[in-house]
Amino acid sequence: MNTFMKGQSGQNDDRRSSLGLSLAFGIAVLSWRLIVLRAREAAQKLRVNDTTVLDYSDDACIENVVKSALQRGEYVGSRKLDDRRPKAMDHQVGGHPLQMAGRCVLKPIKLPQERMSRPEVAESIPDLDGDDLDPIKVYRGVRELAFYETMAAVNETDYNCLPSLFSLSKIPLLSELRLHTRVSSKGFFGSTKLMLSDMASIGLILCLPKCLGDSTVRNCVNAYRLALLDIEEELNVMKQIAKHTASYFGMVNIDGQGQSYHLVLDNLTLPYDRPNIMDLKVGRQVYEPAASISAQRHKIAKYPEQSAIGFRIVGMKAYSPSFSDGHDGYEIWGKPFGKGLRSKEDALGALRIFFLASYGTIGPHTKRVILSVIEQLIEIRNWFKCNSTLAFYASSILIVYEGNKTVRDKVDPNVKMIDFAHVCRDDEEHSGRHGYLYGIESLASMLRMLLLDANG
Ligand SMILES: Nc1ncnc2c1ncn2[C@@H]1O[C@H](COP(=O)(O)OP(=O)(O)OP(=O)(O)O)[C@@H](O)[C@H]1O
Ligand SMILES: O=P(O)(O)O[C@@H]1[C@H](O)[C@H](O)[C@@H](OP(=O)(O)O)[C@H](OP(=O)(O)O)[C@H]1O
Repeated sequence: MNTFMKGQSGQNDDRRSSLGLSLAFGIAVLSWRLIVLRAREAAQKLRVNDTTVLDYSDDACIENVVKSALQRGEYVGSRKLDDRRPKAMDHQVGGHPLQMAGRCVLKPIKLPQERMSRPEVAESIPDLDGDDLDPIKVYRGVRELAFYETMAAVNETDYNCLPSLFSLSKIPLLSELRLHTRVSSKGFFGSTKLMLSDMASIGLILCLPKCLGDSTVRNCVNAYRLALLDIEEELNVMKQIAKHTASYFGMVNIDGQGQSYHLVLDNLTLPYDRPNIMDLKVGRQVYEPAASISAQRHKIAKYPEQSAIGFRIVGMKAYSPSFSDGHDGYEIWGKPFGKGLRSKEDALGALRIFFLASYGTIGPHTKRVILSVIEQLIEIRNWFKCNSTLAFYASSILIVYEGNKTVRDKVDPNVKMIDFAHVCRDDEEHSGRHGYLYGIESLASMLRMLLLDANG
């Protein structure tokens, strides 16, 4: 009896445990299916936007940029400004009027305020009409801001570990996603459509199905990883550019009313007693690929020679006590002068005027100045060669050197990139990158010709 009962209860136990097992198996299969479904859903959301540096349809991204620039301006920018009211910039050769305060220049920034939810930002909505409805114009300010903020952020973030962490085979996805969250948490690039707060949990969900070889998840994750690698490369390029631009100290609101936002930049003319300055718009094309056909025609018609010469002199000024009719001993060459240069020979002639204005001949000092400018252009060119994604349209090179020949210990010439309102991600087809390189090389080779002329 006992044996019989034992046998029966044993069978019951077996049945129960096999039922339990089947149930557990069923639950496991169902959970697995759910996990895979959820993982596929999450994996398909992994997108990298590669259209513009700042995706201007992304309000959250714009808000982040503005907030961060204002914070930086509060902590860093305002310390660089002194108590005096900003005044008109002394040495400006192109563009819209800038102001000067302390050691800095203040460049006005118009924000696309109608998209802003922050009240103090929303107050200064510009009147949108005509040209101002063109998104390229409406967002030019915030895109320049995004450029400087990205540059500042990558230089603050310790992301040198990226190459190993991003290694495609070995590293767990989770740390990769976390790292990316850290690098782009301010959203400057507008590069990921993923909600960053979801990153960590999504990383966990993706891990197992990916490791067990679900092809949908694996393909999406791999595509995302490759896109992140491109971004990593771009961030490296952004990190390096800092030494070729004026230092950036954030954005300030100089009248405190939410009406007057300005970028705070190092004033490049300040170290010189009498700065000689030239602003050149570099590249074969000055409009972004996304510009309307009529805008493209308008820009080309303004200076058709841009494509062949590779740059346009926007303006220049040089000091010589002999310019007695000039402003404080300065002679100034404005936009019409630059637009009147119709050939490479004309452009070379203008460069000769600029580099000879204060010293009269190409003597040892002028040679040193020209050589230093060429060297700095080559550095910019070398940096640019590492850049495979960003194109600079309508961006300028500013050249400054000492125009007072009586100054004893002359500060070295300075060559910096300025004006980043039209930086775009680029492809081979549009290839604004090649146009920019062409412009830099064209300028450097004309300067070499000046030196050869002087020697010959
Ligand atoms: N960091 C700087 N230090 C000294 N001068 C500067 C600096 N940045 C700009 N400038 C001066 O301001 C001028 C205009 O600068 P920038 O091109 O950035 O302004 P913009 O209004 O966007 O010009 P544009 O209308 O040509 O696009 C330059 O030609 C230069 O003379
Ligand atoms: O920086 P952005 O946004 O490109 O702004 C343009 C820039 O200031 C150009 O230098 C100017 O052309 P000029 O130098 O020839 O005056 C152009 O005028 P435009 O609108 O008349 O083309 C501006 O729109």
